[in-house]
Parts: sequence; structure tokens; C-alpha cells
Amino acid sequence: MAMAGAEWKSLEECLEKHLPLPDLQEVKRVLYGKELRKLDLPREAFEAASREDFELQGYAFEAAEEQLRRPRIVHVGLVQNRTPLPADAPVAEQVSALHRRIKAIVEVAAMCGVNIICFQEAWTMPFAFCTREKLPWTEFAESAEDGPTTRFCQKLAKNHDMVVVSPILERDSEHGDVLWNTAVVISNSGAVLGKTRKNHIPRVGDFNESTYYMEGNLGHPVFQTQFGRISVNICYGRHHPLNWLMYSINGAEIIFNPSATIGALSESLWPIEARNAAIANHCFTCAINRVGTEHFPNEFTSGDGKKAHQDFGYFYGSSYVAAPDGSRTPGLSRSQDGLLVAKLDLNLCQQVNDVWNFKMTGRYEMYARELAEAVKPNYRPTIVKE
Ligand SMILES: NC(=O)NCCC(=O)O
Repeated sequence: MAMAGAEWKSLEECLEKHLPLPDLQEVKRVLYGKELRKLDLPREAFEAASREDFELQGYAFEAAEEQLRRPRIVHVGLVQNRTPLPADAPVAEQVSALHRRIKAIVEVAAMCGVNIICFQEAWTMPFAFCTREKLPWTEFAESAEDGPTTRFCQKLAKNHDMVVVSPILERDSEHGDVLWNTAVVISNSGAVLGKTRKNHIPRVGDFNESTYYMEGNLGHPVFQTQFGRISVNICYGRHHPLNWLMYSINGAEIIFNPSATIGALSESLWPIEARNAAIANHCFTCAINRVGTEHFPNEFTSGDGKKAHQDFGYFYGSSYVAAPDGSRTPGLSRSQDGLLVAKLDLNLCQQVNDVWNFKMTGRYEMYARELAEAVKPNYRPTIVKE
């Protein structure tokens, strides 16, 4: 089926354009849970966003007032962007151009009072893993602890008192120079709080990432920040409910999902998966996708009998935040760089937990027992036959 590129701006714009108001309200109730209040962001922030040519949107998720706990308010920022330079530009120039682009967006996030910001998956590079070529793409890999991008993010974090989640291609030179798909978490103090690695590596269509790195070996760490407990479920991990679950079991209140995915493969899954994870795990989820089409110098094939090609297809942006009560923000556009600011009250996690009780009713001990059996090589599935 043919798929729209940048000319189709967003589902939201299409609904607003074509639905009469009473229908629109009902559709929004069903599609988004409820209509969220728009955040009153500073005028200078909108002016700067327009000057820098990116979209800025802001929404607030409310929670009920409690007697014993104060609201736990945190502002998160989700950044989606195109790669500013072509993929065949010199590596160092591509990285610098991306640093400059992100710096401009982070400055606007700071004006909006963002406390925790997350960039898209492998944000310092084109998403070149489809090519299965090593050079020059492996040259984008950096140390998570003290590479140039981590140092750059440390400055941003300290200057703006902001936690920065920076998903990069990591080279671990202390352990055999091995590459990983990693997110570095930098505290608002500027210190590197830690890192987490992509647990599930796609082998689907042009997403042949197993040529570059293996499944992550750091489990499901949750990072205690000044603004709440966060974790990072990188891209393809969002198709794995147990992956979300383990971050949640370790206490995550906000799970970021920095991604790189294209319309033909996943656009109809996109609004469902992170949102469902927020509902199932009583937490907030932040789904972030890159934007545009990236062209590579050499043709590659997808192993599907179709012609060789030089691009992945269209990265459709549409980043959004979902809440434990199932409500969600509209998506950023499919076509433009953007910053989505969401004001969260983390008290909502416990409030929804107390209503739906998924943690209490989850029967994890039963699944732990059954899964421990099911993964054994001699396991016989329980099928009842006549
Ligand atoms: N980057 C990545 O893991 N993409 C895989 C495709 C998808 O999960 O939609």
C-alpha cells in the first residue's frame, strides 16, 4: 500500500480539518483518552522555535489532589529531528551539525522549564544500519562515559539544570572495543548517572542492526533523578511487553522510548504500543521517532526479493507522551523537527495503580514459574487435545 511522506502532516491535523466539532471531541476522547490542557509556554520559546524552524507543543497531564503527598510535577521534553547533513558528508561535520541542532532545541526546552529531555535513538548519526556496511558508520561510535557527545550533553545538563537522555552508538573500548546501542543518562548536575543498552535487536526488513551490536547486557536499570525515576526502552524494545514490565518492576515512573522507525513497517503500531505500556505498567511513556528520509551512498537490499534501494523509507516523527490512565498527547508532526513538552504529575502512577491494581493482580509468580519451564529445550507446550 502507498504511504504518505512529509506532505501528510499528521493524523491530528487531518481530524481537525475534516471532522465537525462534536465528532472531533468524541473521536479525541476515544483516541486520546481525554483532551489534555495545552501548556502556556513562553512566547519567546515559540518565537525561538519558529526562528529555528521546529515545532513546539506542550500539554499537561493532571492528577487528583492528595492529602498526604504534594503533587510531583516534572516537565519532560521529547526531541525529534531530521539529520541536517546528507549521510555522505564527513562524519565529524555530521556530528557537529547535529550537536548544533540539538543545542538550539535544548535552549528552547530550557525556556519551557523542561527538567528531563530525551533525544531520538542514535541521535548523532544517520540510521545507517540498513546498509550493513561498517565504514564510515562505525566511526560514529563513541564512549558513553567520556565521548564528545557525552561531554556535550554534560554541558547542556549542567547549564540548564536538566537531566539529559542521550541515545548513541557506543564503543566500549574498555571491553574489547565492542559496539552497543546505548542510552547515556546524564544527571542535571552534569555527572554521568549511568547507561542502559538496547535489549532487543531488530532483524526485520531493513533494520539489520545485529550486524553492528548484540542485545544489551545491562538488564533493566532505572535511574533515580532529582525529578523522578526514569528508564529507557530503546526502539524495537517497545514490541516486547516484558521489557517494559521489567523497567516498571524496577520502579520506573517514566519510560523513554527513543526510536527510529518508518511508516511502511510500524506507523499503525506506533500509537498503540507505548500507550499500552503506560496503561499496563502504571507509568508514563515517551515515544520518540526521527523524521524524514535518509539517503545512503550505496544500494542495499532487504532480503525480500525486491529491488535494491538507497533509503529506508520515511521516518514519520509523531512523537508523543502517554499516561498511566491511558490518556496521551497528540503527536508531533510527521514532517518537521519538533520539541514536545509535557507536564506530568507523577502521583498519577500510584493513583492509577490503586484503581486498576495491575501490579497486585499480575500473578508474576505464576508467570515466573511457567516461563522458567517454557524456556527449557525439552518443554512441551500445554495443548489439550481431544
Ligand atoms: N530502530 C529500530 O529498532 N527499529 C526497528 C523497527 C521498529 O521497531 O519499528
